[in-house]
Amino acid sequence: MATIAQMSQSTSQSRPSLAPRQLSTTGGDYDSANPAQVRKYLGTYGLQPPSVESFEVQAQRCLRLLAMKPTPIEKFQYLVHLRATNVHLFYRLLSSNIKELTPLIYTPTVGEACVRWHEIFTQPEGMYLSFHDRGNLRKILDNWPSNVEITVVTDGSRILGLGDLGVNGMGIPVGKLALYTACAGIRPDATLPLTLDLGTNNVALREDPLYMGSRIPKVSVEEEREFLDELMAALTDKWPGIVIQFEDFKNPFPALERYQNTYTMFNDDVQGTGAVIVGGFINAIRASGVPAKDHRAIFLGAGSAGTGVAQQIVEYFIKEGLTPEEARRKFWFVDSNGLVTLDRGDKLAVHKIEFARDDNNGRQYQSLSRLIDFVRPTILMGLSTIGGAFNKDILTKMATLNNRPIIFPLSNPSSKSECTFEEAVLHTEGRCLFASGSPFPSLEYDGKLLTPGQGNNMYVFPGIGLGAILSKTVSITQDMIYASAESLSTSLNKQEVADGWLYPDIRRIREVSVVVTRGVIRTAQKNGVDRAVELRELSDDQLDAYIREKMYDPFNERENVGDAVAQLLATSSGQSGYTNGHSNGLNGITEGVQAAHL
Ligand SMILES: NC(=O)c1ccc[n+]([C@@H]2O[C@H](COP(=O)([O-])OP(=O)(O)OC[C@H]3O[C@@H](n4cnc5c(N)ncnc54)[C@H](O)[C@@H]3O)[C@@H](O)[C@H]2O)c1
Ligand SMILES: O=C(O)C[C@H](O)C(=O)O
Ligand SMILES: [Mg+2]
Repeated sequence: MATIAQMSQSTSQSRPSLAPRQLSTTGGDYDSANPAQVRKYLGTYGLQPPSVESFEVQAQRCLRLLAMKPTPIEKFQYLVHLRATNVHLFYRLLSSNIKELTPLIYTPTVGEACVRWHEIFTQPEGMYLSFHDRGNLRKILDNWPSNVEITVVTDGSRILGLGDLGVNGMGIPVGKLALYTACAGIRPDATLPLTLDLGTNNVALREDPLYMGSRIPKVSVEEEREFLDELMAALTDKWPGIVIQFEDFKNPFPALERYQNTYTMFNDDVQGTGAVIVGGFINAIRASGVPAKDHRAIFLGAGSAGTGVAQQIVEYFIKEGLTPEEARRKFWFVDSNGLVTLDRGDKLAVHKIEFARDDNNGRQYQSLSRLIDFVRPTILMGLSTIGGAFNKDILTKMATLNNRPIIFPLSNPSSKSECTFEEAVLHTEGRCLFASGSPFPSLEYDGKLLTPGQGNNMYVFPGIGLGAILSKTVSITQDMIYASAESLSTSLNKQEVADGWLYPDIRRIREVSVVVTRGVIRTAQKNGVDRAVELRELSDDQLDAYIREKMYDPFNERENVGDAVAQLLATSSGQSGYTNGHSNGLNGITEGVQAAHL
């Protein structure tokens, strides 16, 4: 181990293996919490104000700066800057203020950020692979400066409910991976935000001089498939065992079918959405007082999210004793052409056929209101991208038909939500069981504080990803996805259950992610797809402890100062890290030690 004296003479040439280029997943040398020894070791001594700050002080400054930014997008930009300049402080701040900051780094603000990405861009935060790069993808991956365990990849063709945004879609992989880190403790430098530049059919963007992607129409389905084949092979060759999450593809089904048994991959819009909605749905069914077999669901929107959700609710209904046929017949899907029926006269996409109705007596329902009269649903799900589609008339009908109507307006961002929480509460006299995709504030109704559920994938994908990484799973099975839903439904504490919540408090997300991760690992073991077979021997408590130990903790960050300094600091401070009530444990090092080696 190096001596203190040796370390104090360190120059930037002797720094540990830092990334060759600073990216928002790796930067953090100028953390004002770094004590003098660390600054000397990093070669940053004298290059920043001398004060060694506690997290409380750092957070105070950050939150003040944030408050000074008048609009969500400016707050978003400030947080981008913070992540790029001090990644660990960014995650300390995010994990301590998860409820308040998530809407700024993720939905809804990330939606606006993607729409305006080409205008607000200041620095790259991930990797871009273009159609003209095909044949060279593997080589280009070598440019990425760190070792990757998980990537989120999009082609930007369906960003939230905002349509085709081409490479502007990069905000989504960046935002989702920030949540992987904040919610499940996947190390920031082990994440790769990846955007495929395969052209865009968004003509306005293509013609905008500031647009930063290729100015070509979206490549054909066959061309994209070939590109993805090369990409999947390249990613797994470069980083064996990498977990690949597909996100916001306009038509995700072919890739999911093609790769799910060969690679460690999943599609969050189909599978993560299905899981998170089932997780809250199980609790909503219980709270509704109506047995599973008596429910009927209308889904507005029959795309990847809608059918993904229905497929997993089918699994739940089957577990509740229904036959597969009975379970499928609980759903009435509406898309842009009206009720999805077998006799509608158009060619139905494969994913819609299993839910297409044949009991519509030749009637083609175009209006949601009329369909509600016909079906008398207990459940209304919105995955249509049509903001405001659940209007007063619709919500009132649901309240007339049901004591506890289940209303899930899930389209993102908030502007696309089929209704707001306030509308749902007002028009159902406060009786609805509610969850939305984007967050809405709590409100008081009839003297009671009502809190909306947020049925957002962020409750499950971090645990699915961490479970896949830790179990070193060969593939991500449907059982593992379903396990994430079941685990989520059991993760509410007594108070949350007593308050009638459908989802746990987002502020407990790291603990929830431990439960989800355990469920995913155990199911990988049952399915025999795990390669970390030693984890099979652990009891549940031991496994939880193992998961927690593996989670990156931004309050206890050591890696970027090198093992030698970390050990030295641990022994001289007598403390294990930045924890200790979130104050900077490194402050305990004596001034004498610092002074002696200036
Ligand atoms: N948990 C979540 O928060 C979550 C997860 C995934 C997706 N989503 C949201 O769900 C929405 C849909 O995502 P997707 O992947 O299914 O998109 P998609 O493009 O695959 O599907 C959209 C569906 O809406 C239908 N639709 C469009 N206009 C309609 C209209 N006027 N009336 C009825 N139906 C109409 C389309 O026909 C299509 O079936 C997006 O807004 C997305 O942000 C939310
Ligand atoms: O990104 C989200 O907030 C959820 C989901 O993946 C979506 O596409 O809307
Ligand atoms: Mg998505």
